[in-house]
Amino acid sequence: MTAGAADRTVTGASDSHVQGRRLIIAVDGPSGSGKSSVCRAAARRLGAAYLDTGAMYRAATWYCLDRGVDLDDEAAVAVAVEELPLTISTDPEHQTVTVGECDVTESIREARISESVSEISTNRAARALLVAAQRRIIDQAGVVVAEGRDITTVVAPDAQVRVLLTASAEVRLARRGLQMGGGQPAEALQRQVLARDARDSTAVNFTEAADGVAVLDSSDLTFEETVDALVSRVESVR
Ligand SMILES: Nc1ncnc2c1ncn2[C@@H]1O[C@H](COP(=O)(O)OP(=O)(O)OP(=O)(O)O)[C@@H](O)[C@H]1O
Ligand SMILES: Nc1ccn([C@H]2C[C@H](O)[C@@H](COP(=O)(O)O)O2)c(=O)n1
Repeated sequence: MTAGAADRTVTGASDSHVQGRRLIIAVDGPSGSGKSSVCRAAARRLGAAYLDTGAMYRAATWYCLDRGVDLDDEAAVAVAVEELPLTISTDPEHQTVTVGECDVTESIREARISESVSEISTNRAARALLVAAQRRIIDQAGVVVAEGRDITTVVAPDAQVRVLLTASAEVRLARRGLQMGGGQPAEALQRQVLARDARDSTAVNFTEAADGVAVLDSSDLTFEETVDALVSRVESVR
């Protein structure tokens, strides 16, 4: 992503920046642990911006596939990510992701993207570009909840709140199944959740908490209890 592209990377940041406050809430965790849904809800409650960094990896994947880039060609992928014309909103009420003129908010969630995204996330040059873009967005945002796999460790290791959100594999598979409407073959769910985690883990560690990162295990918590636990951590440092 070029410097020019960085300027159009973000839209719809919350009013937190206007208030002149800076607070970064960094959340990592495996697939299906609840990062997106819990962080979006927490951002709403806190009046904060919300950054879904996984959506950026997904948009990069969509762009490479759209342009017919061979995902095994590391250099070609890096070139494509460098020129990626990405715009992502940080408004927790309205998540939109566009690539050029194309609204990809829905299409980046398709199974074909989930099954290819690790090819981008394990490409070092692509990661470096996306991490730099994420830092720029976080810098502009004021109060922001940013979630992904390496926010607590690489993107914003100096965040005031750093949380590893986890849940057992069994619970994560069940949640993802429910989220997708139920009835999916167990093998398809495992491919989307556990196999993807295994591939992504070769690039970054999101299964163990780094020093100073608090573990929030949501296996036995309801959704609201999990949001409450995250918001309480934020309130304790505000
Ligand atoms: N504590 C919880 N109790 C019950 N359901 C939950 C809880 N936390 C999240 N969920 C539900 O689990 C599903 C998966 O959550 P979500 O999509 O936020 O996970 P994720 O970690 O962002 O996954 P991925 O990294 O694959 O995008 C959603 O339907 C969400 O509402
Ligand atoms: N900080 C991040 C965020 C995401 N990824 C990768 C890993 C996932 O397979 C993919 C999509 O993320 P999701 O939408 O499932 O949260 O992006 C990463 O490597 N680092």
